[in-house]
Amino acid sequence: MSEPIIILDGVYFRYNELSVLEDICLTIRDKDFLGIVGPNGSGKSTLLKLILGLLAPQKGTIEIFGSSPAEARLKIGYVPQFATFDRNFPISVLNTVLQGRLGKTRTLFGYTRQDREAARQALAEVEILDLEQRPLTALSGGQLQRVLIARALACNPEVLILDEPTAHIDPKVEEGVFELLKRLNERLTVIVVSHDVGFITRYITRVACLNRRLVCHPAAELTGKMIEELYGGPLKVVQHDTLIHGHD
Ligand SMILES: Nc1ncnc2c1ncn2[C@@H]1O[C@H](COP(=O)(O)OP(=O)(O)OP(=O)(O)O)[C@@H](O)[C@H]1O
Repeated sequence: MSEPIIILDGVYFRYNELSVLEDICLTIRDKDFLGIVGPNGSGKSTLLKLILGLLAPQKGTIEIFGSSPAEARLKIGYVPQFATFDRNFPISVLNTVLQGRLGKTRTLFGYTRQDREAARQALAEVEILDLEQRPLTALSGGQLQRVLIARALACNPEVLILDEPTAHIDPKVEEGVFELLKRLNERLTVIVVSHDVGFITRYITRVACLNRRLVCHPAAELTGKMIEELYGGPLKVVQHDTLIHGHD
């Protein structure tokens, strides 16, 4: 079994009176491909913010590569929710990806040649180097998603975290993004957050089901009944090419 790199132990988080996460224990190992699923408002984004060091738990500990989340920040590449990204901003693909170098470089003096090389390498890895001079406004949804992944890769992270990576793209393009993530998973740990359990079980190895508390399952063992319990009602899920109606 590979080495644990992210360890959450007894983590509790509340926004004022609202308890969002309770007693979260989660160990993520090197080269895991983990899905975090749960209904709207179940605390998925909050859990990500804790791992990224943007929020601190009221109780419990979070250790990333043996350090605090803030200290380990540059080892994590983060791809935000598509909807929160302003795609009308007049900027080229390459300059967007260069933003991923911000923590690494002295931007006061501009980007270095090394920054540009890292950005172009990231674009090549997501197979859109030919689009480097395009304005963001002239991209399809799938291409924009690849730009955001390249921006996260530009700081040479060891972990890639994606928040709802396929929420606003069509199923065919979605499949391409997951094939890309599967390839990246050969060298990186990948964590994907989604409220859509259906498609990700074909790619991920382990699923963390979140609904204030968290329960982990190997992806292959996730059943319709478990999902129904998680979501509090019957739900259609496509799992390993099978349509399951509530119970399996
Ligand atoms: N800054 C905040 N202040 C107060 N409450 C918040 C704040 N951010 C989130 N919440 C609440 O915390 C709960 C969990 O929110 P969170 O965004 O973590 O859920 P989620 O699982 O990511 O949801 P979604 O699938 O809709 O993105 C929700 O009830 C939400 O309204």
